[in-house]
Amino acid sequence: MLKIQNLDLTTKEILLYGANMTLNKGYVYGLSARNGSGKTTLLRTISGLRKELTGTIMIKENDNTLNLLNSKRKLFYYETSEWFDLNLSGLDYLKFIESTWRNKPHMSIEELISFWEMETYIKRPIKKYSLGMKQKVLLSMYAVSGASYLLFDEPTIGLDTNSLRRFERLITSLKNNNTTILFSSHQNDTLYKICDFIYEMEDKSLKLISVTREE
Ligand SMILES: Nc1ncnc2c1ncn2[C@@H]1O[C@H](COP(=O)(O)OP(=O)(O)OP(=O)(O)O)[C@@H](O)[C@H]1O
Repeated sequence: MLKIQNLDLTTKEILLYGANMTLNKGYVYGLSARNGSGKTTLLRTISGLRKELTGTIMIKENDNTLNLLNSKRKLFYYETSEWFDLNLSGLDYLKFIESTWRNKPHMSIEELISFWEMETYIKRPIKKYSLGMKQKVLLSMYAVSGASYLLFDEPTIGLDTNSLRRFERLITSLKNNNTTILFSSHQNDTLYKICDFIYEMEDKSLKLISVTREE
């Protein structure tokens, strides 16, 4: 599990105060809040891209407590397709992630190219991609990383209805692989139907809500 205890999140203002979060293996969590509440800042903090002075973030596995900074291959976070170098291809990125994270991929590069129908463009430079094409590469990187903890920031940006359904299938298959998933999205997003739990950021704290589905 990934555990956050007593975390303060501060930018120019206090976004969270003494917040706690527990992400258990094999569950999908949504992170819901209004614009500017601190969702991206929280994801950056969990992934070690920024530091907070107060609070702890750790992974607990088999009674061992691991420091996240020393177990980076267990977690994957790639915030936005705006981070891409436009002169590289989607395939360059998928191969790079595969060789850097060195876990057993949740899906192979070949499977993902076929899953997202990326055959015609995956070897072309990213500057020639549409927003949706870039997003499919980004989502594929998560599956190639083979990481146990996947943090997504607004993962459905640029996806059309068909691709959205495929994304839901991908999340279900990652979850069935015992992966822990946390993704931010705006309030009332229909995607929340695939979450088991939702963390709401409100009044500087995180509130856990269990999702009940109609059978
Ligand atoms: N590097 C930074 N320096 C100063 N303030 C920042 C920085 N990054 C974010 N902030 C501030 O922190 C607050 C939270 O921003 P953040 O991007 O985390 O919110 P968000 O919930 O992800 O927003 P959105 O839903 O619009 O994507 C905002 O007030 C923002 O201005």
